[in-house]
Amino acid sequence: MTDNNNSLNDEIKNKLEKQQKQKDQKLILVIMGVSGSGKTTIGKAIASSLGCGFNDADEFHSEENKEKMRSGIPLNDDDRKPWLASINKRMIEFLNDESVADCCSDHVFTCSALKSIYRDQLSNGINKDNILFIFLQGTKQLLSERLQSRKDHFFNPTLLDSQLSTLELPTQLELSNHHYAFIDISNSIDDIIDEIFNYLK
Ligand SMILES: Nc1ncnc2c1ncn2[C@@H]1O[C@H](COP(=O)(O)OP(=O)(O)O)[C@@H](O)[C@H]1O
Ligand SMILES: O=C(O)[C@H](O)[C@@H](O)[C@H](O)[C@H](O)COP(=O)(O)O
Repeated sequence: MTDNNNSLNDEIKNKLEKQQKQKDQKLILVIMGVSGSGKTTIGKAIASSLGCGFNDADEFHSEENKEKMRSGIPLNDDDRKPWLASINKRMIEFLNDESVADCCSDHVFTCSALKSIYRDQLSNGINKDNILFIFLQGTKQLLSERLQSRKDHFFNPTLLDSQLSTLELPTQLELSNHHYAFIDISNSIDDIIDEIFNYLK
């Protein structure tokens, strides 16, 4: 093989190694939990502090899904499948985006991710170390108070019971397959942000 070919191969090899290294250093933070747990509030604050990208799962809902929830009708697995697939697509776009500067090697997503199968759908095709699920947990009473206090949102607070009954805590198998942080939402927003940053250290 000529010297030119060797140097070209080395150049390609170095570029691919750099791309993979960049990809390995990227972290997707998924702020998860039932409606009213604080995903949007905390997610925006974390993204702002990290100076990174942010996508709220609500951006990916169809109008039909939003209308169902506005009417107090719970979503089902079929309703959520295309929603979760579109979020997963955006996640993979972020991981493959070489233009993302080193300073923005993180990206925050919110998504209720209520069931184990939803978390698998979200993380489909993504390396375990490139994603951290931050699970916002609170009592039914506190969640209800938060939903009642929230204005200008399509989500009907009467759906809280269906959210809680659909919610599946991570199993031992899941805890070995994905990275999780568990956050008590009764703390202040600032304290929750500090706690999440402690996980990221
Ligand atoms: N830690 C917190 N302390 C007090 N209020 C909070 C906290 N987190 C969220 N909230 C409030 O609770 C309501 C629900 O928060 P939101 O971010 O919309 O939740 P989600 O996106 O999970 O549905 C909002 O009115 C928000 O301002
Ligand atoms: O059924 C679900 O999986 C969730 O309800 C999810 O669809 C989300 O929670 C709603 O879009 C409301 O958005 P918030 O979670 O921001 O209230």
